[in-house]
Amino acid sequence: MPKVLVSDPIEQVGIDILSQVAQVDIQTNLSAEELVRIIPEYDALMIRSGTRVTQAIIQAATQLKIIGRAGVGVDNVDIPAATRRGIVVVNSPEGNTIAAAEHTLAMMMALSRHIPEANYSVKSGQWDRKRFTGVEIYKKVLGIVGLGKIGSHVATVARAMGMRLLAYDPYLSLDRAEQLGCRLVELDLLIQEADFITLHLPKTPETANLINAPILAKMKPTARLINCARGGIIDEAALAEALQAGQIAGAALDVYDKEPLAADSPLRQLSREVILTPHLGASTEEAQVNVAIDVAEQIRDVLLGLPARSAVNIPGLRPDLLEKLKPYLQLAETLGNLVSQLAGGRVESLKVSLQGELATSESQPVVVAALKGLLSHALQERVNYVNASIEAKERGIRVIETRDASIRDYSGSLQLSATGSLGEHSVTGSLLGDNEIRITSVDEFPINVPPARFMLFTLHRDMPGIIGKIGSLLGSFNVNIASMQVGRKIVRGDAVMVLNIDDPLPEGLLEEIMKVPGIRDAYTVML
Ligand SMILES: NC(=O)C1=CN([C@@H]2O[C@H](COP(=O)(O)OP(=O)(O)OC[C@H]3O[C@@H](n4cnc5c(N)ncnc54)[C@H](O)[C@@H]3O)[C@@H](O)[C@H]2O)C=CC1
Ligand SMILES: O=C(O)CCC(=O)C(=O)O
Repeated sequence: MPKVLVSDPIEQVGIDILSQVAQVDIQTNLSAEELVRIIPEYDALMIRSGTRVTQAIIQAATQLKIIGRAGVGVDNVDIPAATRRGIVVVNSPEGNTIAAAEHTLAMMMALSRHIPEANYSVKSGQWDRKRFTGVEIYKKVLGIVGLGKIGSHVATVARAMGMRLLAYDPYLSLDRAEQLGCRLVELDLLIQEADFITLHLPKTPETANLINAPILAKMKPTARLINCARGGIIDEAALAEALQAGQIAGAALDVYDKEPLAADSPLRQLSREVILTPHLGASTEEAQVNVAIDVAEQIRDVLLGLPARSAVNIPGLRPDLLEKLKPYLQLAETLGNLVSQLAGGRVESLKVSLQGELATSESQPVVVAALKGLLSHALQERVNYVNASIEAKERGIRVIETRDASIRDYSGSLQLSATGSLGEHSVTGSLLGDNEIRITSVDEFPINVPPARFMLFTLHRDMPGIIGKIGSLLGSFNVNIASMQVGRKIVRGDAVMVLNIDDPLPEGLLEEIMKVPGIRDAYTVML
């Protein structure tokens, strides 16, 4: 019988499902060393946010087939390490949506009517009605940053309560925002106009410290800020200062940069209106039952040799088909991620063109992998092989698929063209030798480069000196170039330059590159 380790508190209903097919051991509060020691015995691991599944644990997990996260965020699992070992990672993308949205609404109401402080005052023997005069939320402006699943539910309820809605989400279509009664605006406008601001976006390099001192300074002095998404999206020190200085009226936080929140965090010392909860967004009986069932069923299915319905890293395909298509799925995901960044946010359409040998294979998993890559910058771990098509449809992305078996430049190649806020861009890629990915064209300019974590693309006039100027400019910003290639169609026409660089582009450098004579456009990409 297979063995499952449950290393965080999980609802009994989940344990019952696992027990149908496996021996279940519940051992919570294990240290990292203890986990490394015992993990080799187990076929599956079920966790919440308390267990960090590091590379060391994955390396020791010689039998492990699946890691199940009873919740959404899989930021506590080393996904690349799991993928390399062929371990499926599953989550429950929707099981706690309502719980997190309702916690947000509760925070907003509690802030507007001073409920925690008033409660504390009555319990300590006082009867002070004047001090706790609140504000109504009716007709107030709610600014929603991140209009995905949780943000949408908050919008629906807040609208029913008579609030006016603004939203900032660079990856969402205007149509979807309109359906939810939200006016889609830029972040600056939302920050300046909203009476309540609520965050519902993932934490990514792009969103870390998104709400910082300059942004806080633009908020109304009567504004209140709520974060039930992820710690680190708000600069906590800047928030504490803004609250202390009376720059904004209040804040309610469920999540923190480091959890548990440090005992001496300045946030704990504030006397102004601050509500702090210990990451309770998903903590309802219903959500915990939902996520336990959702994830336990997937673990059971994988242990029975069936596909998982919400795999974050590996699609639920028949093993023989998966083996054959796996390198192409990786290619499609990489190209999808790349083309979405070149096309900018708010992609309206994606053209997937399967060429050569690839044109004769089953296309649907390749299209899904391309969509997963396309949405991965916006949705992070929320997008998987199961929901990528639905997410794309909900975002109003049109998918057009074409095949051409006659193109034989490489044994099989894939071209993705996306139209987004930065116009239409296309990338083509192929597999070389040992299934190594090569990007073989950008906007129809021929190149041959491997993808890298940090890349810089320019469109420029093909003329002497321009490559040297870009190289020197990068050098003056201390950016190390790992490789560089130029592709052109005609001599002294337009050309593209692709640079793989060792670090992210420093702030201000892209603007400097754009000023170089002959440069028409420049893009930086993180894969
Ligand atoms: N406090 C808690 O216990 C819980 C917290 N969460 C967190 O809530 C957050 C939202 O979850 P869902 O709504 O389910 O996710 P989702 O994936 O459905 O929606 C996220 C939205 O953020 C948008 N987005 C991405 N980058 C953005 C940017 N730079 N600026 C503005 N918008 C951006 C995306 O386009 C997407 O529409 C996640 O961080 C999740 O981890 C989720 C469940 C419970
Ligand atoms: O397991 C939990 O309670 C955390 C929930 C959460 O933050 C998530 O699902 O992303």
